[in-house]
Amino acid sequence: MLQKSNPYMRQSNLIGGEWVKADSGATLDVTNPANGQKLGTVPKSGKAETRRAIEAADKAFKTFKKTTANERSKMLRKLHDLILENQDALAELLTLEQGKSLAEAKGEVGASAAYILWFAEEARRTYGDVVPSPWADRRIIVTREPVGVIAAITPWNFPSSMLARKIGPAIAAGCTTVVKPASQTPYSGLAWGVLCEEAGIPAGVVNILTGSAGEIGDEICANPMVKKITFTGSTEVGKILIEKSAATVKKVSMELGGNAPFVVFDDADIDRAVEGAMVAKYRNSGQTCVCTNRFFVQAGVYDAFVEKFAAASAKLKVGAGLDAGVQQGPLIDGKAVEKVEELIGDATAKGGKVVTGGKRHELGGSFFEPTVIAGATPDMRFMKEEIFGPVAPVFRFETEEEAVALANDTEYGLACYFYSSDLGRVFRVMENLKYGMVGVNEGLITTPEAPFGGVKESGLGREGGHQGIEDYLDTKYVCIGGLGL
Ligand SMILES: NC(=O)C1=CN([C@@H]2O[C@H](COP(=O)(O)OP(=O)(O)OC[C@H]3O[C@@H](n4cnc5c(N)ncnc54)[C@H](OP(=O)(O)O)[C@@H]3O)[C@@H](O)[C@H]2O)C=CC1
Ligand SMILES: O=C(O)[C@H](O)CS(=O)(=O)O
Repeated sequence: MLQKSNPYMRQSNLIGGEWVKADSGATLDVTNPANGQKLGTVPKSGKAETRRAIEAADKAFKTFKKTTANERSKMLRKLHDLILENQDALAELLTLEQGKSLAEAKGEVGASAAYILWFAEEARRTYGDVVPSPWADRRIIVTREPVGVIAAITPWNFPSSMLARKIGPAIAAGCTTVVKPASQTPYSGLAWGVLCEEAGIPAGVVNILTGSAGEIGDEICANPMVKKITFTGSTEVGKILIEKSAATVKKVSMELGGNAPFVVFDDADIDRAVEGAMVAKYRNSGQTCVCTNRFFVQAGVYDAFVEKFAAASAKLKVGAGLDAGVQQGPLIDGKAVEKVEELIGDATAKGGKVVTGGKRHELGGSFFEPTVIAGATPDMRFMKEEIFGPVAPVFRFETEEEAVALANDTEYGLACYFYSSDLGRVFRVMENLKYGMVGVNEGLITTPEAPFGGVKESGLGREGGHQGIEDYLDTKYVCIGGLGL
């Protein structure tokens, strides 16, 4: 069991400022993916608890919407400071339930703090407009108002920072929230409840509950008090939420699946490209929506890139996230390992060659060897399917046009990366790639200052940047007459 000494571990829901169990007393077990040991439990909640959480958020909204932007900004700055002051405890919780290395967990907690600070600043800049009136006796003003109760549903791969990108703009805008963290990594989500209490954020502004995704989701989608759903997770679930929330015409923000291409041209700096490939592929053991899914390397540098990339991949230290120097933790569960094995089997059956890795790690459990596959071809499953694991297929191409066509051949459009030193090519390729985010000679581009999100079936809306607060605000046009002007 997790050290109960961790001050941020909670095994209850937070509803209306009270830490409570599920009505039935039922619980879900939470296990450590590094060793399968039980860390603790969380409530297995359903519709009734969800309804109460929504009602608590709706009640709190009536007063919270009247706070000033400056007051909310100060709450968020306090929240930011608390996250950083407790970074180690929060990172331990994250590594134990999700598996990533402690270094990556600290990085994720740091990213959470950075997003909160960004929205502490954005809170004071939700400007409206005074528009020159077409009428001599009327005046036009446009104001921005918080939409109301927000429901946030987050995935297991970044259980802390995905919440920061939702709770941050919600509070900044004056909204209140109902949060459902992923069942495999609930503790990092529930920890936000403790942090918000310590930051002086009023009871009912942030409500967090765990349990049956379907039941909680259905109540969130059907309840008219919920004005917006913000979701990060698979495209499959995103489509369910969009469909079910249509009945009450909710705003939706969707950060969904990806199938990132990583293109290396003949004129690229190969060592820089390999460095970028390592972070773009193996962050969180390949379990991020912006991880490279397909490497496309031009014929002239293909062999050199594969050799250097495979050598660097083979050096990665695999192990339990809390162990010193570990760079690759376990995959989230056995199902994830089986998916990765299936994709490798499909590739080798179609002529792909495993250059390094290719099988379960000797540590057993859900540890997997960082894997590079050469001779990848478009008929292989990972051309279209998200790998979500430490497997790097490397495709060969001849021309720029061929590379762009291959990169765009997917229903996803989240992140993409390419390496070139030719300025004309950089602009041609940047403009022809159909993705929400483009890394040019860089393999890691996520930052609070920039709008994170995708096009096509990778989602709707943006998180971070000045765009990130827009979806939490309604626009109101006011026409004022009778002024005797
Ligand atoms: N675009 C982005 O920024 C990101 C996208 N993703 C994508 O998410 C996937 C992996 O994450 P994963 O957590 O497995 O994704 P899932 O979509 O399976 O789950 C995400 C969240 O949705 C919940 N959920 C599942 N079904 C429903 C439902 N019917 N109604 C309401 N909520 C539901 C889950 O709850 P429970 O845990 O209880 O099942 C979890 O909290 C990958 O496809 C990845 O690409 C992941 C991270 C970021
Ligand atoms: O959940 C994810 O995959 C994250 O969005 C990746 S990032 O924001 O840390 O780049």
